[in-house]
Amino acid sequence: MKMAGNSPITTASIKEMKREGQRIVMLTAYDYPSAKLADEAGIDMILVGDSLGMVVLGYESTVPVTLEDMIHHTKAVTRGAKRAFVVTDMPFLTYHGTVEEALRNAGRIMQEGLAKAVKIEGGAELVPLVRRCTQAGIPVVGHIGLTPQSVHQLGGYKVQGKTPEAAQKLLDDALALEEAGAFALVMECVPKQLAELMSHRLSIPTIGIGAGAGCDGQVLVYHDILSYGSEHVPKFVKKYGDAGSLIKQAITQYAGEVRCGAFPQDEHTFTMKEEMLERLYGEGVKI
Ligand SMILES: Nc1nc(=O)c2c([nH]1)NC[C@@H]1CN(c3ccc(C(=O)N[C@@H](CCC(=O)O)C(=O)O)cc3)CN21
Ligand SMILES: CC(C)C(=O)C(=O)O
Ligand SMILES: [Mg+2]
Repeated sequence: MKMAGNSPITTASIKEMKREGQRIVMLTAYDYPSAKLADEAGIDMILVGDSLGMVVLGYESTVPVTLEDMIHHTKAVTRGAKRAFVVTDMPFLTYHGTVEEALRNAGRIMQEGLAKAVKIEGGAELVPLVRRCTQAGIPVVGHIGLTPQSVHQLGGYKVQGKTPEAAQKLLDDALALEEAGAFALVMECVPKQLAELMSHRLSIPTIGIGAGAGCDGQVLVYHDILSYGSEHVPKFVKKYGDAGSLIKQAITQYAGEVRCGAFPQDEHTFTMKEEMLERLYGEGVKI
Protein backbone atom coordinates (compact mmCIF):
# COMPACT_ATOMS: atom_id res chain seq x y z
CA MET A 1 0.00 0.00 0.00
CA LYS A 2 1.31 3.41 -0.96
CA MET A 3 1.64 5.99 1.77
CA ALA A 4 2.77 9.59 1.39
CA GLY A 5 6.31 10.15 2.79
CA ASN A 6 7.38 11.43 6.15
CA SER A 7 7.12 15.14 5.51
CA PRO A 8 4.16 16.93 7.07
CA ILE A 9 0.88 16.70 5.14
CA THR A 10 -0.38 19.94 3.56
CA THR A 11 -3.57 20.98 1.75
CA ALA A 12 -1.58 20.59 -1.47
CA SER A 13 -0.55 17.02 -0.69
CA ILE A 14 -4.16 16.17 0.25
CA LYS A 15 -5.41 17.45 -3.12
CA GLU A 16 -2.57 15.64 -4.88
CA MET A 17 -3.58 12.35 -3.24
CA LYS A 18 -6.97 12.59 -4.98
CA ARG A 19 -5.34 13.30 -8.34
CA GLU A 20 -3.09 10.26 -7.91
CA GLY A 21 -5.91 7.98 -6.76
CA GLN A 22 -4.30 7.50 -3.36
CA ARG A 23 -6.94 7.12 -0.64
CA ILE A 24 -6.82 9.60 2.23
CA VAL A 25 -7.01 8.23 5.76
CA MET A 26 -8.54 10.40 8.45
CA LEU A 27 -9.22 9.51 12.07
CA THR A 28 -10.46 11.58 14.97
CA ALA A 29 -8.28 12.18 18.03
CA TYR A 30 -9.00 14.27 21.08
CA ASP A 31 -5.83 14.29 23.17
CA TYR A 32 -2.02 14.05 23.07
CA PRO A 33 -1.53 10.27 23.33
CA SER A 34 -4.25 9.41 20.78
CA ALA A 35 -2.87 11.99 18.34
CA LYS A 36 0.65 10.65 18.80
CA LEU A 37 -0.43 7.05 18.14
CA ALA A 38 -2.53 8.03 15.09
CA ASP A 39 0.36 10.10 13.74
CA GLU A 40 2.89 7.31 14.27
CA ALA A 41 0.52 4.85 12.56
CA GLY A 42 0.63 7.05 9.45
CA ILE A 43 -2.84 8.64 9.56
CA ASP A 44 -2.90 11.47 6.98
CA MET A 45 -5.44 13.76 8.61
CA ILE A 46 -6.50 13.96 12.25
CA LEU A 47 -9.91 15.42 12.99
CA VAL A 48 -10.48 17.00 16.36
CA GLY A 49 -14.17 16.26 15.96
CA ASP A 50 -16.92 17.80 18.05
CA SER A 51 -17.89 14.13 18.51
CA LEU A 52 -15.53 14.58 21.47
CA GLY A 53 -18.61 15.91 23.27
CA MET A 54 -20.13 12.45 23.01
CA VAL A 55 -17.11 10.15 23.20
CA VAL A 56 -14.94 11.92 25.75
CA LEU A 57 -17.22 14.35 27.57
CA GLY A 58 -20.29 12.10 27.82
CA TYR A 59 -22.92 14.44 26.33
CA GLU A 60 -25.94 13.06 24.46
CA SER A 61 -25.11 15.00 21.29
CA THR A 62 -22.48 17.39 19.89
CA VAL A 63 -24.71 20.42 20.60
CA PRO A 64 -23.29 21.28 24.08
CA VAL A 65 -19.67 21.42 22.85
CA THR A 66 -18.10 24.90 23.13
CA LEU A 67 -15.37 26.72 21.26
CA GLU A 68 -13.26 26.55 24.44
CA ASP A 69 -13.67 22.74 24.51
CA MET A 70 -12.52 22.52 20.89
CA ILE A 71 -9.50 24.79 21.44
CA HIS A 72 -8.49 22.91 24.61
CA HIS A 73 -8.51 19.52 22.85
CA THR A 74 -6.93 20.89 19.67
CA LYS A 75 -3.95 22.16 21.69
CA ALA A 76 -3.33 18.63 23.01
CA VAL A 77 -3.75 17.00 19.59
CA THR A 78 -1.46 19.38 17.70
CA ARG A 79 1.32 18.73 20.25
CA GLY A 80 1.08 15.02 19.40
CA ALA A 81 0.76 15.25 15.61
CA LYS A 82 4.05 15.69 13.78
CA ARG A 83 3.12 14.59 10.24
CA ALA A 84 -0.69 14.40 10.18
CA PHE A 85 -2.74 17.41 9.06
CA VAL A 86 -4.94 18.51 11.96
CA VAL A 87 -8.48 19.74 11.24
CA THR A 88 -10.78 20.99 14.01
CA ASP A 89 -14.57 21.09 13.95
CA MET A 90 -16.13 24.47 14.58
CA PRO A 91 -18.77 23.64 17.22
CA PHE A 92 -22.49 24.39 17.33
CA LEU A 93 -23.45 28.02 16.67
CA THR A 94 -19.90 29.37 16.40
CA TYR A 95 -20.25 30.06 12.64
CA HIS A 96 -23.89 31.11 12.21
CA GLY A 97 -23.72 34.74 13.32
CA THR A 98 -21.89 37.30 11.24
CA VAL A 99 -19.03 36.26 8.97
CA GLU A 100 -16.72 38.42 11.10
CA GLU A 101 -17.67 36.59 14.27
CA ALA A 102 -17.24 33.20 12.59
CA LEU A 103 -13.87 34.27 11.18
CA ARG A 104 -12.73 35.32 14.65
CA ASN A 105 -13.77 31.93 16.06
CA ALA A 106 -12.00 30.04 13.26
CA GLY A 107 -8.97 32.26 13.89
CA ARG A 108 -8.86 31.25 17.56
CA ILE A 109 -8.86 27.56 16.57
CA MET A 110 -5.86 28.25 14.32
CA GLN A 111 -3.92 30.63 16.61
CA GLU A 112 -4.59 29.05 20.01
CA GLY A 113 -5.21 25.44 19.01
CA LEU A 114 -2.64 25.44 16.18
CA ALA A 115 -4.99 23.49 13.87
CA LYS A 116 -4.18 23.63 10.15
CA ALA A 117 -7.83 23.87 9.04
CA VAL A 118 -11.40 24.07 10.30
CA LYS A 119 -14.44 21.97 9.38
CA ILE A 120 -17.97 23.32 9.22
CA GLU A 121 -21.32 21.55 8.81
CA GLY A 122 -23.65 22.86 6.13
CA GLY A 123 -24.19 23.66 2.47
CA ALA A 124 -24.45 26.64 0.12
CA GLU A 125 -25.50 28.97 2.97
CA LEU A 126 -21.87 28.79 4.18
CA VAL A 127 -20.39 30.11 0.90
CA PRO A 128 -19.64 33.67 2.16
CA LEU A 129 -17.88 32.28 5.24
CA VAL A 130 -15.88 29.68 3.30
CA ARG A 131 -14.79 32.40 0.88
CA ARG A 132 -13.76 34.76 3.70
CA CYS A 133 -11.83 32.08 5.63
CA THR A 134 -10.06 30.92 2.48
CA GLN A 135 -9.10 34.51 1.62
CA ALA A 136 -7.79 34.95 5.18
CA GLY A 137 -5.58 31.85 4.93
CA ILE A 138 -7.79 29.47 6.88
CA PRO A 139 -8.27 26.24 4.94
CA VAL A 140 -11.85 24.94 5.22
CA VAL A 141 -13.23 21.40 5.08
CA GLY A 142 -16.95 21.19 4.33
CA HIS A 143 -19.27 18.63 5.92
CA ILE A 144 -22.57 17.65 4.28
CA GLY A 145 -25.12 14.84 4.48
CA LEU A 146 -25.79 13.90 8.09
CA THR A 147 -24.71 16.98 10.02
CA PRO A 148 -24.89 15.95 13.69
CA GLN A 149 -25.13 19.53 15.01
CA SER A 150 -28.60 19.61 13.36
CA VAL A 151 -29.73 16.35 14.98
CA HIS A 152 -32.72 18.03 16.62
CA GLN A 153 -33.86 19.35 13.24
CA LEU A 154 -33.10 16.14 11.33
CA GLY A 155 -34.98 14.08 13.90
CA GLY A 156 -32.13 11.67 14.58
CA TYR A 157 -28.91 10.35 13.08
CA LYS A 158 -30.40 9.22 9.76
CA VAL A 159 -29.09 8.58 6.27
CA GLN A 160 -29.45 11.71 4.07
CA GLY A 161 -29.93 12.23 0.33
CA LYS A 162 -32.13 9.22 -0.35
CA THR A 163 -34.60 11.02 -2.66
CA PRO A 164 -33.66 12.63 -6.01
CA GLU A 165 -34.50 16.08 -4.59
CA ALA A 166 -32.39 15.58 -1.47
CA ALA A 167 -29.55 14.12 -3.53
CA GLN A 168 -29.64 17.09 -5.94
CA LYS A 169 -29.51 19.50 -2.98
CA LEU A 170 -26.44 17.72 -1.59
CA LEU A 171 -24.70 17.83 -4.97
CA ASP A 172 -25.49 21.55 -5.35
CA ASP A 173 -24.19 22.19 -1.81
CA ALA A 174 -20.99 20.24 -2.53
CA LEU A 175 -20.30 22.17 -5.74
CA ALA A 176 -21.03 25.50 -4.01
CA LEU A 177 -18.58 24.69 -1.19
CA GLU A 178 -15.89 23.66 -3.68
CA GLU A 179 -16.44 26.83 -5.70
CA ALA A 180 -16.20 28.92 -2.51
CA GLY A 181 -12.76 27.44 -1.77
CA ALA A 182 -13.26 24.43 0.52
CA PHE A 183 -10.24 22.15 -0.03
CA ALA A 184 -11.95 18.90 1.05
CA LEU A 185 -15.44 17.71 1.89
CA VAL A 186 -16.70 15.26 4.49
CA MET A 187 -19.82 13.37 3.41
CA GLU A 188 -21.58 11.63 6.27
CA CYS A 189 -24.27 8.93 6.01
CA VAL A 190 -25.24 9.26 2.36
CA PRO A 191 -26.02 6.41 -0.06
CA LYS A 192 -22.86 5.01 -1.64
CA GLN A 193 -24.04 5.72 -5.20
CA LEU A 194 -24.54 9.41 -4.40
CA ALA A 195 -21.18 9.65 -2.59
CA GLU A 196 -19.42 8.09 -5.58
CA LEU A 197 -21.15 10.41 -8.02
CA MET A 198 -20.23 13.47 -5.92
CA SER A 199 -16.63 12.28 -5.64
CA HIS A 200 -16.44 12.18 -9.45
CA ARG A 201 -18.08 15.58 -9.91
CA LEU A 202 -15.83 17.35 -7.42
CA SER A 203 -12.17 18.12 -7.97
CA ILE A 204 -11.56 18.43 -4.21
CA PRO A 205 -11.19 15.21 -2.18
CA THR A 206 -14.27 13.72 -0.53
CA ILE A 207 -13.86 12.01 2.82
CA GLY A 208 -16.66 9.63 3.62
CA ILE A 209 -18.12 8.33 6.85
CA GLY A 210 -20.93 5.89 6.21
CA ALA A 211 -20.73 6.89 2.55
CA GLY A 212 -19.18 3.81 0.96
CA ALA A 213 -15.95 3.01 -0.85
CA GLY A 214 -16.40 5.50 -3.71
CA CYS A 215 -15.06 8.43 -1.67
CA ASP A 216 -11.49 9.71 -1.98
CA GLY A 217 -10.87 9.05 1.70
CA GLN A 218 -12.48 7.73 4.87
CA VAL A 219 -12.90 9.05 8.39
CA LEU A 220 -14.01 7.26 11.55
CA VAL A 221 -14.10 8.05 15.25
CA TYR A 222 -11.04 6.89 17.25
CA HIS A 223 -13.05 5.34 20.09
CA ASP A 224 -15.32 3.51 17.62
CA ILE A 225 -12.59 1.65 15.71
CA LEU A 226 -10.95 0.73 19.02
CA SER A 227 -14.15 -0.22 20.92
CA TYR A 228 -12.92 2.21 23.54
CA GLY A 229 -16.00 3.03 25.61
CA SER A 230 -18.06 4.54 22.78
CA GLU A 231 -21.81 4.06 22.97
CA HIS A 232 -24.48 3.93 20.20
CA VAL A 233 -21.87 2.92 17.63
CA PRO A 234 -23.21 3.54 14.08
CA LYS A 235 -23.63 0.72 11.55
CA PHE A 236 -20.85 2.08 9.31
CA VAL A 237 -18.16 1.48 11.96
CA LYS A 238 -15.72 -1.42 11.74
CA LYS A 239 -13.93 -2.35 14.93
CA TYR A 240 -10.20 -2.94 14.60
CA GLY A 241 -9.36 -3.48 18.23
CA ASP A 242 -10.83 -3.98 21.66
CA ALA A 243 -9.23 -1.34 23.83
CA GLY A 244 -12.26 -1.20 26.12
CA SER A 245 -11.90 -4.84 27.21
CA LEU A 246 -8.14 -4.51 27.48
CA ILE A 247 -8.44 -1.46 29.74
CA LYS A 248 -11.22 -2.89 31.89
CA GLN A 249 -9.32 -6.16 32.34
CA ALA A 250 -6.17 -4.30 33.42
CA ILE A 251 -8.06 -2.06 35.87
CA THR A 252 -9.90 -5.05 37.36
CA GLN A 253 -6.58 -6.86 37.91
CA TYR A 254 -5.08 -3.76 39.56
CA ALA A 255 -8.06 -3.46 41.92
CA GLY A 256 -7.87 -7.17 42.77
CA GLU A 257 -4.14 -7.02 43.51
CA VAL A 258 -4.51 -3.97 45.77
CA ARG A 259 -7.33 -5.69 47.67
CA CYS A 260 -5.43 -8.97 48.18
CA GLY A 261 -2.09 -7.26 48.90
CA ALA A 262 -0.30 -8.54 45.76
CA PHE A 263 0.47 -4.96 44.73
CA PRO A 264 2.74 -3.18 45.45
CA GLN A 265 5.80 -5.44 45.57
CA ASP A 266 9.27 -4.35 46.74
CA GLU A 267 10.20 -3.38 43.16
CA HIS A 268 7.49 -0.69 43.23
CA THR A 269 8.63 0.63 46.61
CA PHE A 270 11.25 3.01 48.02
CA THR A 271 13.33 2.21 51.12
CA MET A 272 15.16 4.18 53.77
CA LYS A 273 18.78 3.33 54.72
CA GLU A 274 19.04 1.14 57.87
CA GLU A 275 21.29 3.75 59.48
CA MET A 276 18.70 6.48 58.96
CA LEU A 277 16.04 4.23 60.41
CA GLU A 278 18.15 3.57 63.55
CA ARG A 279 18.62 7.30 64.02
CA LEU A 280 14.92 7.85 63.59
CA TYR A 281 14.09 5.41 66.36
CA GLY A 282 17.20 6.14 68.52
CA GLU A 283 16.82 9.92 68.51
CA GLY A 284 13.09 9.69 68.93
CA VAL A 285 12.13 11.99 66.11
CA LYS A 286 8.45 12.76 66.55
CA ILE A 287 6.36 11.30 63.72
N1 LIG B 1 -19.06 7.57 18.64
C1 LIG B 1 -19.48 8.34 17.64
N2 LIG B 1 -19.26 7.98 16.38
C2 LIG B 1 -19.68 8.74 15.33
O1 LIG B 1 -19.43 8.38 14.16
C3 LIG B 1 -20.34 9.96 15.63
C4 LIG B 1 -20.53 10.32 16.98
N3 LIG B 1 -20.11 9.50 17.95
N4 LIG B 1 -21.11 11.49 17.32
C5 LIG B 1 -21.35 12.48 16.31
C6 LIG B 1 -21.79 11.84 15.07
C7 LIG B 1 -23.12 11.13 15.19
N5 LIG B 1 -22.98 10.07 14.25
C8 LIG B 1 -23.90 9.06 14.04
C9 LIG B 1 -24.54 8.46 15.10
C10 LIG B 1 -25.44 7.44 14.89
C11 LIG B 1 -25.72 7.02 13.61
C12 LIG B 1 -26.67 5.91 13.43
O2 LIG B 1 -26.98 5.20 14.35
N6 LIG B 1 -27.21 5.72 12.23
C13 LIG B 1 -28.09 4.61 11.93
C14 LIG B 1 -28.71 4.79 10.57
C15 LIG B 1 -30.14 5.26 10.68
C16 LIG B 1 -30.84 5.17 9.36
O3 LIG B 1 -31.08 4.04 8.92
O4 LIG B 1 -31.16 6.21 8.78
C17 LIG B 1 -27.27 3.31 11.89
O5 LIG B 1 -27.88 2.25 12.00
O6 LIG B 1 -26.04 3.38 11.73
C18 LIG B 1 -25.09 7.62 12.54
C19 LIG B 1 -24.17 8.64 12.75
C20 LIG B 1 -21.68 10.10 13.64
N7 LIG B 1 -20.87 10.78 14.63
C1 LIG C 1 -17.51 12.01 12.47
C2 LIG C 1 -16.75 13.18 12.00
C3 LIG C 1 -16.90 13.45 10.55
C4 LIG C 1 -17.03 14.39 12.83
O1 LIG C 1 -17.52 15.41 12.40
C5 LIG C 1 -16.72 14.31 14.27
O2 LIG C 1 -16.01 13.37 14.70
O3 LIG C 1 -17.15 15.21 15.00
MG1 LIG D 1 -18.18 16.72 13.91
